[in-house]
Amino acid sequence: MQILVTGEQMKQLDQATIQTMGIPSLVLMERAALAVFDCLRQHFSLKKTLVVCGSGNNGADGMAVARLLHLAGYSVDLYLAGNPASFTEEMKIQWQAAKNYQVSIVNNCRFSEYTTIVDALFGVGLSRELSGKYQTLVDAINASGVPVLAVDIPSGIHAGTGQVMGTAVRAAETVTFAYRKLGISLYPGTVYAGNVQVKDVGIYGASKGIYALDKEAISWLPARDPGGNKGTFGKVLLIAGSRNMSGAAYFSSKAALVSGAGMVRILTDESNRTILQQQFPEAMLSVYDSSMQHEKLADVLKKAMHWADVIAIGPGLSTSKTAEDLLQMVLTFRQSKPIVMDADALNLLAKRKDLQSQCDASCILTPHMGEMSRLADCTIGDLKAHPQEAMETLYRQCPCTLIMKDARTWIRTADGVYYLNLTGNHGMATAGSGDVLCGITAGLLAQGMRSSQAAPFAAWLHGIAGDHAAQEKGARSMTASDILSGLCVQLQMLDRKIARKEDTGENNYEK
Ligand SMILES: NC(=O)C1=CN([C@@H]2O[C@H](COP(=O)(O)OP(=O)(O)OC[C@H]3O[C@@H](n4cnc5c(N)ncnc54)[C@H](OP(=O)(O)O)[C@@H]3O)[C@@H](O)[C@H]2O)[C@@H](O)CC1
Ligand SMILES: Nc1ncnc2c1ncn2[C@@H]1O[C@H](COP(=O)(O)OP(=O)(O)O)[C@@H](O)[C@H]1O
Ligand SMILES: [K+]
Repeated sequence: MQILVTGEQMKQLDQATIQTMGIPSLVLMERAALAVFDCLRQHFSLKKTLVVCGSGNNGADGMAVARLLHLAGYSVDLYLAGNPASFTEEMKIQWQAAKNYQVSIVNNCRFSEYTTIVDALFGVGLSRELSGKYQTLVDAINASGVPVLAVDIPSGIHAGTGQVMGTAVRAAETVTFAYRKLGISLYPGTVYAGNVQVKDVGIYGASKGIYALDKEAISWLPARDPGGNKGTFGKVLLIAGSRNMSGAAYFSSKAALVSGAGMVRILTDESNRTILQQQFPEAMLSVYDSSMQHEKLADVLKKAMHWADVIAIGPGLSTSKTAEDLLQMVLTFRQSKPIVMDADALNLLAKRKDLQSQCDASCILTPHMGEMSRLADCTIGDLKAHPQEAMETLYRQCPCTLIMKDARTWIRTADGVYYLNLTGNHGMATAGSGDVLCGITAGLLAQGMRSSQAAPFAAWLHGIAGDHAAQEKGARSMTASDILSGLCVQLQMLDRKIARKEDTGENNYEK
């Protein structure tokens, strides 16, 4: 699985390779330039290329690219935007080499005259907002409409947070070195980066970081026992829905079954009985009404919990007194059964901090940013700026596995491993989408996955189901029902790929 690194981590890795391993900086740089050169030849029109360079090592990469293009016979101009007084040692060498080989250097240029622009202004060394001449330059590059290849990271994007530092280059393609930078995996940086290629330049050693959930997650899909029965594939209890809120119970429970759980029981308000029985006859039903005595409610809940292997609580549940009682009792009666807590269960958990310490590693919390801000007592702005700090804070209060949902969903396992999900699309910002994720997570747990794997895998699977829905219906119009249909198709495809791999012994899932 790919590791995502911040700018600081990347600089440490660069230095370790140069100083500890003894690989000269210029060797790494030449490999970086060759990777960019290859990408330019494959994907861009090289009739007339402009390479825009800053004075740090990102600019030095750019100079090397300009030299390689020139020596290969392409028409290339080099535009030095950085100040020579701030040249790095590598930059001084690259600048001299470019001059020795008589690469064309321009001081003034009309960007729209070029067929391709290479952005080598700033890389992971960007340390502050762009202003003045750099801001004007970046805005002019963007306004030119010329396709841009960004070297390592689009200039102006913060390598750790993905934020736009004043302004930033909008690239068609980004060739990034050694490891994918976190900033081009998060929004809005990911949009500015365009298509990202990660190229090996000889820098290794990232052992700690954030794992990007990508197609390698396929191998986590729980195997099916061909001789299995309903019991083998697990029983999920969904405590969901309230008066006038049957949809959340439907989406979450259906997603659990579609994900492969053997049986689903919904515990819900009496008023949802008829609609759920008609809409989703595959689910079993237990009901309560709000006037029920506490002992009777406890009795109904205990029976349902005894039956289940996994409990999910929260979608459409409301934050009524009955809902609060249910959550408290679930945490008391659970023994060691895994629990997924979503939506209103999270709102109740934010209010009842005393319940948080009853959670453990087998509990999975699935807050969206609003719910997370209530749980971790911070603003959504703080969450976006410092997501990992907020997740650490919450973990100290509530030692669970966490799925923090957003356009890029974060997962923190109880043993402190971080994942960032790269699947999904804006069409998933639609009512009921989170309920589907809750059901998928419970369905995977029911099939025997551990929380530390079920949480990242569920987020990834939910994203590919959403991507399928967007392909079928368009991101604008897709609904949670389309995500459920996408889930079905994607699981079928994953099972086929795995079966084919087992048949042929191949391990290339691309085929
Ligand atoms: N051997 C290696 O190490 C390898 C490194 N590689 C490459 O090096 C890149 C990192 O290089 P880097 O560390 O030199 O930083 P870089 O991104 O060029 O920027 C620093 C310069 O920008 C300036 N500056 C910053 N912000 C600014 C602002 N807002 N407005 C104006 N100026 C600003 C800053 O100025 P200062 O802050 O000092 O005033 C300094 O001059 C990396 O992304 C990859 O491409 C690869 O070749 C692989 C091998
Ligand atoms: N722009 C986006 N790109 C990718 N995924 C998204 C985007 N917006 C929302 N999502 C996903 O959609 C789901 C929405 O969940 P949630 O807000 O709980 O919805 P609901 O409460 O309506 O069910 C989350 O899994 C989230 O990660
Ligand atoms: K750049």
